[in-house]
Amino acid sequence: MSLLQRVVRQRGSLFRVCGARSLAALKTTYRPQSTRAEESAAHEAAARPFDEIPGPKGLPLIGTAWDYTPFGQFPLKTNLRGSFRERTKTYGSIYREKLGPMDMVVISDPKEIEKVFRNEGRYPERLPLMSVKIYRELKKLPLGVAILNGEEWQRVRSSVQKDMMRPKTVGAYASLQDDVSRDLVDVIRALTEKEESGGQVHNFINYVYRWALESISVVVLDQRLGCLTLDDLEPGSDAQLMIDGVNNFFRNLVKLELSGVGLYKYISTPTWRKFEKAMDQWHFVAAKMLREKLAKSAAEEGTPTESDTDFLQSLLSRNDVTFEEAMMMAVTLLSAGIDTTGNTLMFNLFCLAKNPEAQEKLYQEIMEVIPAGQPIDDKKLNKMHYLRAVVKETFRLFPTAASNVRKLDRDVVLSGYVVPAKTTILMAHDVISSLPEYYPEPEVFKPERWLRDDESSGVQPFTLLPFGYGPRMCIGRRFAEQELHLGLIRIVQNFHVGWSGEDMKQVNRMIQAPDRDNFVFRKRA
Ligand code: HEM
Repeated sequence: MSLLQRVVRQRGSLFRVCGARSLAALKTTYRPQSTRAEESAAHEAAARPFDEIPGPKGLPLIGTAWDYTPFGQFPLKTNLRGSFRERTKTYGSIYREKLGPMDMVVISDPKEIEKVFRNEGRYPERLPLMSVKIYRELKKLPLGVAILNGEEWQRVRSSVQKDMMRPKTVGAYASLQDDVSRDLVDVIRALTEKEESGGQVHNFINYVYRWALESISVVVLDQRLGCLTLDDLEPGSDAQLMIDGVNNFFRNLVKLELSGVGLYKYISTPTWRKFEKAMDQWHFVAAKMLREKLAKSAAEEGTPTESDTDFLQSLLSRNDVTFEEAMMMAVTLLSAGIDTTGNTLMFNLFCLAKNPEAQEKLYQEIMEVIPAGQPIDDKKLNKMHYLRAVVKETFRLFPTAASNVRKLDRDVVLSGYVVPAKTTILMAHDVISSLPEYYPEPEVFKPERWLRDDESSGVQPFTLLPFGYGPRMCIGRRFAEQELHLGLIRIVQNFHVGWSGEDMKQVNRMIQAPDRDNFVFRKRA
């Protein structure tokens, strides 16, 4: 079936429009299934029951949800990371917490984190984002790769696995994505050259989100959106609607997902209504962009195309996913690539601004591998070890996702306690990042610790997993890293990045976001 026929056949869709268990029970149901040879039977047998895992008691029905309100100890918006660190200090590297109906175990020992990942099986399960699931069920849309679990998840994920994760395929987009980063540099140059600017770019983060959307569009849509312009975008333009929609989605998502009881599941709360509006907005705009791209491809059908990297065409031609599922995948990728990569670029620039020696070292590496005016390809990127170390060290101090989550389909013994199958296990790598036993002088920004041949190197495995791990790790990882590398190279090659005023802090929007942007860009001679 041709692409055009598939589009025509799908005219009816959105895309056309555009408890705690008792000890006795645990003892009888616990069947160790670990396959790791070194785990002795004696160790398993001596494991203590789930109910004995230490942790805060909480209130009936809502558990510890109160602690995360603006009046509690760890306001969700500003101090979720603080809760992992404080609770670990109080209870140790494993603790248990009940957040409304969710019974959760939080671990921060790298060996135990490794054990969780080694036991995740063929179909790793993450807690589905219930609000997204409910929205898509209500609108009769496919659930999408991030929400699905089991065999369904694997079928949908495999439709883009190779195109997203194979280094060679991703590397083929390096020069197109480099053009986007050069455009960002042109914007910064033009705006900072204005006399009154003082080297600052007003609302810089919005340009960074445009850069991120434009960078992922060259992959998914195989075209530039042209949204990296000097002027503000029209509020009703597709790109701005998409960016605002995804921003608002994250702002409300965190409130819904971590609200404890989850009133929104039963009545239409004000937060739910804002969330629904944001979801409508970005689903609609992304679908419109895709529809326009398909109409263009259909018009050109039969005409030889210049590009051999038509991602969407390859996705839609697969027989293992329906047209609607393929479209939902494309919508997901377009939206998942904005705040994640955008916020991460902001954190990297902030760390460099506050650490001028590291910035200078990075500049030297850039000039060695990519002299000014030279194009960048994936081979050159692979030579940039210090750059990679900068990105890793930034993830350690300013994680974009502060933890990973899994539910195992088998019981497992963690730190000497039985954790029954299907328990939510939260792996808090952010806690590990702050501990001197894993990172000497943990508060210091030291990219060198990630360089293999440096004397301060020697980071243990499973201490930092910013993109998750295993078959369910972030599917956008390679593109995100490539975009970050290109963005940092072009910015640092052209500017001294500085900072004025109070330091940046992170705010929690399900992923972490910067609370301010006070960069000062000075042109390099
Ligand atoms: C610096 C940027 C990014 C960070 C830190 C990040 C982080 C993560 C993390 C921690 C996960 C969960 C992994 C796991 O459970 O093991 C994830 C999943 C995911 N990410 Fe990213 N991500 C980033 C960028 C992107 C981009 C650019 C895209 C798309 C183009 C993307 C698409 C996805 C999708 C679709 C999933 C769900 C995958 C699945 O469930 O199979 N991410 N990401």
